[in-house]
Order: sequence, then C-alpha cells, then structure tokens
Amino acid sequence: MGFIPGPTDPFYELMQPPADETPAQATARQKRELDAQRVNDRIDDMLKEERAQAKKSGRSVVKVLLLGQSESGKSTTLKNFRMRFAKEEWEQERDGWRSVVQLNVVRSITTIVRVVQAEINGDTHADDSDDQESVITVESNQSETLKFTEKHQLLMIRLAPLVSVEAELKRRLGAGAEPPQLTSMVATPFDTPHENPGRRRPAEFSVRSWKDVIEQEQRSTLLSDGSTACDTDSTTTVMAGCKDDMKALWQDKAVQQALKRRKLVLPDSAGFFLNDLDRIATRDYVVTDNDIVRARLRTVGIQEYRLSFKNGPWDHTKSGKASGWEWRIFDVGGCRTLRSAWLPYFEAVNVIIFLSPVSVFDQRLDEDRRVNRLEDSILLWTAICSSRLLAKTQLILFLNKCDLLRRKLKRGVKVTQYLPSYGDKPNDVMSVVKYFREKFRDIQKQHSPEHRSVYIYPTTVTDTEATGLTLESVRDGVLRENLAASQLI
Ligand SMILES: Nc1nc2c(ncn2[C@@H]2O[C@H](COP(=O)(O)OP(=O)(O)OP(=O)(O)O)[C@@H](O)[C@H]2O)c(=O)[nH]1
Ligand SMILES: [Mg+2]
Repeated sequence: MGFIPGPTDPFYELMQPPADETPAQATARQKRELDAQRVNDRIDDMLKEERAQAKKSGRSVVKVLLLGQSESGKSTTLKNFRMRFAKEEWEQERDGWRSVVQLNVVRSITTIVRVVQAEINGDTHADDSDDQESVITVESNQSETLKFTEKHQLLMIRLAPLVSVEAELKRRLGAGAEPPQLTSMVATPFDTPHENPGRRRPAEFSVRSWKDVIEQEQRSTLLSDGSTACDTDSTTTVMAGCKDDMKALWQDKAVQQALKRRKLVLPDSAGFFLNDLDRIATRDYVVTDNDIVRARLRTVGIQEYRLSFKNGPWDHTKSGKASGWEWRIFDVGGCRTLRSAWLPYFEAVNVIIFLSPVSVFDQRLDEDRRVNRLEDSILLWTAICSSRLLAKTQLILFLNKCDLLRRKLKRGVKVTQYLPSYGDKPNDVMSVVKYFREKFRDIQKQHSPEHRSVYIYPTTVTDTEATGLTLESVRDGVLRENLAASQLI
C-alpha cells in the first residue's frame, strides 16, 4: 500500500476531489486513481522483493530522485552519472543516440525553414501548430522587409526533404514516445491540480523512457556482423546531402535577422549542433559524449537507472563488512502537468538532487507563460524543503546552466531588472551564483521541518569533465552520510 495522508499532511489537499467535479470527471479521476494504485502496489511489491534481496546480499541501496522544472537538466545529469559510473553500458548504447541527435538538428532546421517561409510569405504569425519552438510573433515596430532572394527560395526547396526525415526519425524514436499530457497542472507535487490555462506552445517531442528508445535504436543500427548501419541509413544520407544547404541557412544574415525579429526560441543546444554540421551531417557521423548531453528528449515518464559502486573508501562499515552500494536513480518529467506523478516516488527516498537553472531569471515556463521560471523553481524548492515526508532526505542542489548565465550576462542582460532584490550587486557570474546559493540555502534552513544541511554545487551539466568530478564528490558525500545506516531502504 502507498501512504495515506491525514488532514494535516501537505498531501491531503492533493488527494481531495475538486469541489466542482462533474460525474464524468469523477469517473475519469477514479480510474486514474485505480491505475495509480495498481502501479503503487506493483512498486511496493518490487521494493519488498528488493529489500529482501538486498538483505541477503548484504548490499545497501540508496534511492536518489532527480527533481526540478522542465529543461533544468535532470536527464542530462543522469546521462553524466551513467557516463561516469556505468562506462561499459554507456559505451554500448552510444550509437543509439545518433538518431536523437539527428532529430535535434533536423527539428531546428525545419523550424527555421518555417520562419523564413513565413517571412517570405509576409505572414505576421507563423504556424505554431506543430513545434513549440515555432511560436513567434513579429514586433509591430520591426516589420521592415528583410532581403530574401531567389537563393532563399532555392534553399527552402532543397531543404524540403528534411520534413520527411523529421517524420521518419520521430516514427523510429516513437517506440518510447508519447504525446504529452495536456491535463491539469500543479506548481508543486503537493498542490491541488488546476486547469491548464491554455499553452501557447504545443509540445516538444517527448519520451516516456529514453532507455527504451535508445535500446531500440541500438538494435536497429547494429548489423549481424556487429558493425553499425550508419552508412546505409537513408535519413543519414539525406542529411549529408543537405549539409551545405543547412549550413547556408543557419549562417545566412537575413535568416538570423528573421529569427531575432520573430523572437524564435530555439532549444539551448541548437547552436551547438548547427555550428558543427560539418561533423554531424555526414554519412560516417560518430556520436560523442558532448553530443549526447546536448541532445534533448523531453521526459514524460519516470525512469529508473541503477548504478553499482564497489570497492570505494566508503565501502567498509565498522563491522568490516564490504558490502557494495547500489544507487537507484529516478528521473522524472519536470513539466507542471507531470509533477503530481512524482508523489509515489517520495517514499523512502534517501537523496534528492534538485536542479535549478540559474540562467532562467528572464524566462517563462513553456507550459504556463504567465510564470517566471526562476519563481517556479523557488516555489518548487520551497515545497520540497518543507515536506515532512522528505524531512530526513538528504538534499543536494545543482545551480545549473552556469555557462548560459555567463553568456546572458555578457550580452548585457541585467539580473536586477528581473530580480529587484538583487539590488546593485555586480552583474557577474560569481556574484549571481553566490546570491542564488544564499537564497536557496536560506529557504532550506527556514522551511526544513528538521535540521539538515544542503550541499550546493554550481554546475554546467553539459560539461562532462567538470560534472564527472562534481558527481564523484556527490557520491562520496552521500555514501559517507549514509554509512551509519545499515539498511537504507
Ligand atoms: N548549455 C547548457 N545546456 C544545458 C545544461 N543543462 C542542460 N542543458 C540542456 O538543456 C536541455 C534540457 O535538459 P534536460 O536534461 O533534457 O532537462 P530535464 O530537466 O530532463 O527536462 P524534462 O525532461 O522536460 O523534465 C538539453 O538540451 C540539455 O543539453 C547546462 O548546464 N548548460
Ligand atoms: Mg528529462
């Protein structure tokens, strides 16, 4: 059985049906609850079984949750964990990421093509029915005509095959994909759900489990003789054929102006991929770790990965038992429509790694454009710190996306303009990160039901070398802190 909250519990509100619920909504809710209960029961059974096995083997289990808003870098952190501590598996699945990187590239290009086409056609609003990145509006005072010529028309025609490449890649990766749930939203997992106020941006491509997607891709690219099928793959061939045109589009001045003018928000990693087309859009493209940590697949399900740690300095208890440790890391979807699904995973969790991107103080949530991203992150952090259920959970905070913060500040964006409490402190990375560190620490101190400390790391989780070192420090800290406990779950 899962836990049943009493009226004083922060979860109680969440479990109450809405006052204005119709009979149809009640039936749908009851079905959802029944399904959720079944899942919970299955998890409970599994946990029981695992506890028994762990006891037998003398191994200790640490349950780790990765939390934070959408695009905060949770899945990227999980990739770093696996890259650092599960090297063999990581090497094996590397090829499976090829199509994901290709989809990231192609989606950015087709989005740009749509913008340029809209400019050429003189549309004031581009079609936003497909991609989240394509929601763009023309500023009325900037509507002078850009210089598009026949060259651009020709580029549009020559890049047209990428639309079917995108569809093909989506179909192939679709094994683990699922349309995002556009149901009710919660700001924190403890809130009462309320209706989605109407998203301006339709969803990104998302996956229920990238484990499934990657494994399937790995199988489909591996030939019977053990070699990979990269040079026989038609999407790769088309992309290689379009390489020069993609480069020409991305580097074109009028195109760049159009993107700026229409305020097109491409994913964080678009520039990285599009500046490196000579390497990526080739028939013999080999995926690198750097590519994988930048490849974006939005998470909609909850996935679990296991890591084993053996023979470390943390491995010896007073009794001399060298038991080994297993980490079960859970990666969740951070979008507001998905946060209520986190609740069952809060039970018996040892460690939460919370990611708060420090570069987002001037951005809004995709799922609710009225909400500032930093405010959302603070709200979520406060709720996690305040939860009684999580009172004994060790908290680790990653102040992430420091590289993007640096870039933003260099462009002259002033923190104090969006965050008046920042006052006239220096507008540099060190000072901003220090400020956030203090604020998040204060919230933790003020709201934790019991005394505990929080470990705070400034991170750029796309920097795999630096993140690897951070994760080693996290691992040692967590395991030392938990050493006293003989059985962790
Ligand atoms: N430049 C930069 N990009 C980052 C950093 N961390 C994550 N990203 C990128 O941001 C995007 C989103 O990261 P994800 O790890 O998918 O975010 P998530 O928290 O799992 O998001 P959801 O699955 O929607 O909950 C990816 O394209 C990452 O490559 C960072 O520190 N710097
Ligand atoms: Mg994710």
